[in-house]
Amino acid sequence: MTAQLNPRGDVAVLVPAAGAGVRLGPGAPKALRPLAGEPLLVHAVRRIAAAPSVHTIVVAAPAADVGAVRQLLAPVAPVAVVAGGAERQASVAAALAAVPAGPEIVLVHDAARALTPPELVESVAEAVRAGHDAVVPVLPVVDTIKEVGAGEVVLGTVDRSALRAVQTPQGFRRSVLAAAHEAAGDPLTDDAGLVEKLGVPVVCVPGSEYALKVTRPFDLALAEHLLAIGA
Ligand SMILES: Nc1ccn([C@@H]2O[C@H](COP(=O)(O)OP(=O)(O)OP(=O)(O)O)[C@@H](O)[C@H]2O)c(=O)n1
Ligand SMILES: C[C@](O)(CO)[C@H](O)COP(=O)(O)O
Repeated sequence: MTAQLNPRGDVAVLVPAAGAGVRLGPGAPKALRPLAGEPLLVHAVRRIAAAPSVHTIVVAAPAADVGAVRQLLAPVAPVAVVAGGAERQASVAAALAAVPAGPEIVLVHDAARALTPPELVESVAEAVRAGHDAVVPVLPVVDTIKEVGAGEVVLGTVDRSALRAVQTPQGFRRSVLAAAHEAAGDPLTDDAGLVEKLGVPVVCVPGSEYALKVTRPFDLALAEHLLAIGA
């Protein structure tokens, strides 16, 4: 049985946390690496659990660490922990299969976005509640974007006015996310991409700078600094 946070909540949050963290460099699986003395996953789950609409959290952990992650998170929040897969998409599918009856809104949120404010969880959930089947938080692209070819030679400058950098949590009507995963083929990098393939509109809402994804060592240093100044 999956433990509940707020039995009146209507949101389940899936937390893919089974990635290796190759771009961060050698070490433990990324979600278990420390940020100011606590694993990234602990920071992420604590913030999700602080969002009042959240009924259930399901974490997809590295298969070898499922027991350890259960122990790690027990004092943080009531969560279910399942074994993740070789690709993010498989980890999300495993977590989705463990969501109990009840929540009709499902958010998918990277453990690696450890400092995401609970307010962003709520605003994505609210947009789904308002009638959108699929919602992604986004930031504008702030750099000039070049398309390059062989030898890293610039082919041209891309019009960035219609480009957005997409974050998580991504929010879905539960039936839509389930249908997208059932229809899924080759792995994509996010869940909204699967929903796009169904032809279902995906709507953007404002993201947050604090929802940065810890991907490379610089991101970890930046997250440490943000925590030190009160994030
Ligand atoms: N097989 C996988 C791969 C990724 N993830 C999770 O998906 C989120 C976003 O993935 P990313 O930041 O790309 O993490 P990694 O795959 O660990 O990073 P890398 O590509 O550098 O190894 C992370 O919370 C990660 O743990 C997962 O649950 N299962
Ligand atoms: C889901 C995601 O975080 C949205 O930006 C991103 O697509 C994960 O992709 P990555 O290539 O595994 O970092």
